[in-house]
Amino acid sequence: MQGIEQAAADLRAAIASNPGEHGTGLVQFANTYALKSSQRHSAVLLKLNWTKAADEEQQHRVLQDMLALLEEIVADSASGTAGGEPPLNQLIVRAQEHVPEPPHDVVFSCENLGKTYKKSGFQLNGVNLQLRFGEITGVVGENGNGKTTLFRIVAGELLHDQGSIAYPLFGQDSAAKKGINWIKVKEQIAYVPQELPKVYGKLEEMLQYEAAIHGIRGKKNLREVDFIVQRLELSEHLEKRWKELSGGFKLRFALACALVWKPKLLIIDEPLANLDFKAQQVVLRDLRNLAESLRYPMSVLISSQHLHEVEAISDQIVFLDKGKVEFNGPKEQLGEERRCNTFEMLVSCKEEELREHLRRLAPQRIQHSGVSYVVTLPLAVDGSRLLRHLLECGVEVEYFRDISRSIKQLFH
Ligand SMILES: Nc1ncnc2c1ncn2[C@@H]1O[C@H](COP(=O)(O)OP(=O)(O)OP(=O)(O)O)[C@@H](O)[C@H]1O
Repeated sequence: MQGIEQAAADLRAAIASNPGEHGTGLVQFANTYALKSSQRHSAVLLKLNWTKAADEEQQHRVLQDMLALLEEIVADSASGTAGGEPPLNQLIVRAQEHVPEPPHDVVFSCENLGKTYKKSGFQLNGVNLQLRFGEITGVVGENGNGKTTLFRIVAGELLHDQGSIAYPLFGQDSAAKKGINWIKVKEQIAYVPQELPKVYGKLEEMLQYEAAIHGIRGKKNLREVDFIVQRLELSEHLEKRWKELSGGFKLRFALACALVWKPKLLIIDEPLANLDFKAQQVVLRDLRNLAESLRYPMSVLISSQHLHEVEAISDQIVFLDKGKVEFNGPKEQLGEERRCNTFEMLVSCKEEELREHLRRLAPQRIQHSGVSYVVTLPLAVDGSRLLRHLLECGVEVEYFRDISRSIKQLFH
């Protein structure tokens, strides 16, 4: 035996001896061999169901379902390999059919995009941007610098008054004679604004409705809703009304509504503000997985004041300052052409002492931000040299970070 059969035999034995331990194994098995995305979703659900099973009877049922799913995947794979093609390859080939190749992977693009609010005089200016499948674009900037304005234009909620925008994937271009067919565009875009709109009625019904109006009906509707509910840990809140949810759960619910129908572009404005640390990690990880999903790739446009977190998940960064794009490019390009190094640190000594200690390194700037210091030094002074120097001066360093190539440096 080899390939799927061997893997299935190993997993059967492992699940039978210790099902709780092997939920992850089932998920991996499904990810590798399942030809249907619903089977991969079911594996995740079963793993979660096991952890939630209240007694032996429920555990027994989950165990039976796990083994049944395993057999179903094996059977599907056997019938799908009649042509002799290995299942994983077949899966990849099928998935690739859903993934457009460049240049058809551009969901949104704009050139010299601008918008002026007559009332306040604020101008968003000269934005050039491309949003692609599988990519996360993080937009950062201080309050009032135009992030929401940009997001509302991309989402079709606000009209631009300068430059051009296009949605190449949906065949829509503002420069074309007919202009943009917003119905075609909006049915593919999910916009989760900063101020979440109130939801009426029971949350579960709302999720089913969201999926249904996007063409997901019948059993698939229930399965997709169940999957997203489990994924975002909403099951305990399904009977609740909107006003009974905390801020964090309101956001999770809005995200579930957006993700349940698998949009091509997810625009999400300040999602992390109301989430606790654990929920932030779940949301960020989910966004990364969803963007990269082979079967349903997605482009994500996200804004946040949580700079480390946005930086960690984004492929592309846009930094807006007073409505102008001050940086726009892959995050690896951040700080590439810098002429100095910038460090953030928390030290034991007073500001005057620190200035004295650093004098020999010819600092260009030493700034106290209230909590920590931001120190700018010549390019020749890297992190290890600075740390060595501080140590030699007897300075205790409580926190240290080289932000020369981080978004954070853009804010100083
Ligand atoms: N409808 C409007 N009419 C007039 N001015 C507006 C309007 N909407 C926003 N502005 C102004 O445009 C500027 C940019 O606002 P925007 O909401 O795009 O910024 P932001 O970067 O998203 O801010 P925040 O981080 O606080 O959400 C602000 O000065 C705001 O007061």
